Amino acid sequence: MIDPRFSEAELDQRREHITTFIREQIAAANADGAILGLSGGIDSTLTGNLAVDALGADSLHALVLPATVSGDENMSDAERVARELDVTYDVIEIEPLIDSLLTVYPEAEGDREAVGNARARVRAVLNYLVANHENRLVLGTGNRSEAAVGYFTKYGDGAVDCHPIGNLYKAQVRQLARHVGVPEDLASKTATAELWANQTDEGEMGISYETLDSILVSHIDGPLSVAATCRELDVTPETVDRVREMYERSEHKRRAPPSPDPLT
Ligand SMILES: Nc1ncnc2c1ncn2[C@@H]1O[C@H](COP(=O)(O)OP(=O)(O)OC[C@H]2O[C@@H]([n+]3cccc(C(=O)O)c3)[C@H](O)[C@@H]2O)[C@@H](O)[C@H]1O
Ligand SMILES: Nc1ncnc2c1ncn2[C@@H]1O[C@H](COP(=O)(O)OP(=O)(O)OP(=O)(O)O)[C@@H](O)[C@H]1O
Ligand SMILES: [Mg+2]
Repeated sequence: MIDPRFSEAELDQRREHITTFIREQIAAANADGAILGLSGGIDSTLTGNLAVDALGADSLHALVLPATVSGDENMSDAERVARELDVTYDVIEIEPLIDSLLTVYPEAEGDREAVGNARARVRAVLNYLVANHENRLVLGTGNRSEAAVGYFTKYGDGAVDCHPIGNLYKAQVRQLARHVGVPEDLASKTATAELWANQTDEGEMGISYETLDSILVSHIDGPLSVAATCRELDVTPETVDRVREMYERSEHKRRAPPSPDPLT
């Protein structure tokens, strides 16, 4: 089985590499620190830990942004993370902003995906409101597994200034989180976008992160053919093809919006 997990030596190297990256991004922008949305999930918890490592607690301002569909446990975990990191944080309810959107555009009422993505975009608006006001950069929390299949909202949680953990597969996120001392209940928590009630990443994508990571490592980002991937991982060609299709169809989310070629 192809395993994306880091060796013990690689964990320290990665931690150092990412904290240096965060410091360099903030310095290059002449920013006075960073903004981070905390959801109680492992991606933002790890990013918060690495940012405090890199910049110090005084340089991180966290936002906890509950919606009506947010689980109480996740929101209290988000606050717990902020308190344990000893960073300044605000809790701002976003549902009144969603209600305002639906007041001016009631046609979208009940459209679970459109309203769910609007929740991610409203959070981005708030992140940048604070980032502009305090001269900070917005830290992204996207990882390689989500990015590769487009499992994020374009200009929502994808609207950020840099992606510190953007090259880590989900299994590596959990591993590095444990390595930097994140409590096990957070490190092993089920991943959820919480854009609507009872949503889970694996349920919506229809594939486990374990299988997704393995196919990404071996086939999408690695050298193995479909046939070799199926042999190595004991998965069907249909599963590999589905991941490739998600990868190709989400290409537009990973690049800058195109313009027509210049006329010569
Ligand atoms: N080929 C193409 N070229 C250029 N643009 C293209 C395009 N196809 C669609 N588009 C544009 O992209 C839009 C669709 O993309 P988008 O708005 O992102 O929407 P979409 O990809 O449909 O939905 C976002 C997905 O990410 C998941 N998500 C979101 C946020 C957080 C997390 C999490 O894990 O926490 C997960 C969410 O549950 C959902 O499955 C279209 O409405 C269109 O405007
Ligand atoms: N309620 C929230 N308050 C503040 N930020 C949020 C909230 N929900 C989502 N976000 C932001 O959107 C990001 C994307 O969510 P995503 O679910 O992919 O990551 P996560 O919750 O940190 O980890 P996991 O994927 O394991 O649930 C979060 O990391 C966080 O920065
Ligand atoms: Mg989450």
